[in-house]
Amino acid sequence: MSYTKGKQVCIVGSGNWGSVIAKIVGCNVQKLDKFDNRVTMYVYEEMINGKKLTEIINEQHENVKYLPGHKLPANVEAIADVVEAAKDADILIFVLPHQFIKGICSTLLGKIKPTAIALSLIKGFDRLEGGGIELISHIIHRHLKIPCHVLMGANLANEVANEQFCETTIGCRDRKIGAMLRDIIQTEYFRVVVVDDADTVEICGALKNIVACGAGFVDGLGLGDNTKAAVIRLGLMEMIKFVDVFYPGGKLSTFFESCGVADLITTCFGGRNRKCSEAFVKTGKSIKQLEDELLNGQKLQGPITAEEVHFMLKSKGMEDKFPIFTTVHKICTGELKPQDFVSCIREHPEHIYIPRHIAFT
Ligand SMILES: NC(=O)C1=CN([C@@H]2O[C@H](COP(=O)(O)OP(=O)(O)OC[C@H]3O[C@@H](n4cnc5c(N)ncnc54)[C@H](O)[C@@H]3O)[C@@H](O)[C@H]2O)C=CC1
Ligand SMILES: O=C(CO)COP(=O)(O)O
Repeated sequence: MSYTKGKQVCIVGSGNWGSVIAKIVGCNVQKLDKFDNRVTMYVYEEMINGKKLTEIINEQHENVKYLPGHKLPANVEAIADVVEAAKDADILIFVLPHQFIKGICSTLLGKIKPTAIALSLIKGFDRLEGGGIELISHIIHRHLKIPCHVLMGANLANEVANEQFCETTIGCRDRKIGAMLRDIIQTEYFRVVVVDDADTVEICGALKNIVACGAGFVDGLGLGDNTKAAVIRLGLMEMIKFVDVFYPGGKLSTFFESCGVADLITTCFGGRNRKCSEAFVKTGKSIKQLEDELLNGQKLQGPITAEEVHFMLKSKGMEDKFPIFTTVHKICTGELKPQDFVSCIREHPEHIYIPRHIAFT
């Protein structure tokens, strides 16, 4: 294999989506002179039938646990030490379940190139002391002191792995960097739109996972597509309101990109959060138990995101302004019953008040 001296890319994460992105980036860098052919991929090490997952990936070029049946390009190198994987990278693509990001950032602090840039594909938030939440891209920026852009979209990993057409959204305020990131990511079947409203892009990606839990609850209750459409619409209204209230300056048009309404729809029909939430209603098992039983090591982001959002809404006395977000959290924790979700959408403030004019453009 020939190695050039272009920019080096490291994928920080190797789950279901991380492995698909490694496949895409590994193929793209081989076609573009400005990138180094070698792509490193940080793999949280585990044993599969007595063999290290990193060894399996490097020998068979397949992540047999998180993306079975799909070959990764041979220039993607699995590395169990995140510092070793990231130390020479110019572009760090973060794609881990969001609960692990802080630990990874503290391990990487001071160990990466100061000139590196980051792209976060992570959907979720983190709690801030004092009752707020923080965006994952802001955590990466604050901890590692490098700029962090985002990519979110209607991108169920297995469909992208099968090369079924879809779109995605990159949120990046720097035009040149946005174009470079698009070059690394875009393929014939995976089309990228770059927008500058990065925070809204990221917030859409995080919040739609909460709504998808609601969609799963109504599926579990045996309600139909009309009910699910109501959950999607009311969930979208809460997402828009959330940005308007807590991140003013966001653009309404961003909700019409792939990261907004499109991701909301696909996740409410085909995602893991929907699937486990349906099973939660039908089996009465806990969310944690269902995650372990149904996802083979993959992680749910919706219930923890609901908890993070609830933590903030409660501290601000605003739980009743976002009833879907609040009720999903209370159902996941057993405080309310799944049947209560129907009252939540029936009594939703969108039905009671004339919707106010949305002030952002
Ligand atoms: N899977 C999908 O269809 C999509 C996922 N995303 C987002 O991408 C992010 C990553 O998702 P996936 O790649 O699907 O991950 P996943 O859900 O497959 O999670 C499993 C990954 O977490 C790793 N892991 C487990 N314990 C860990 C620890 N203590 N420290 C570090 N890593 C650990 C596992 O080794 C594995 O790589 C999430 O925020 C998700 O919402 C975004 C778009 C699509
Ligand atoms: O984010 C996703 C699709 O864009 C995946 O959603 P789930 O985590 O619910 O599978």
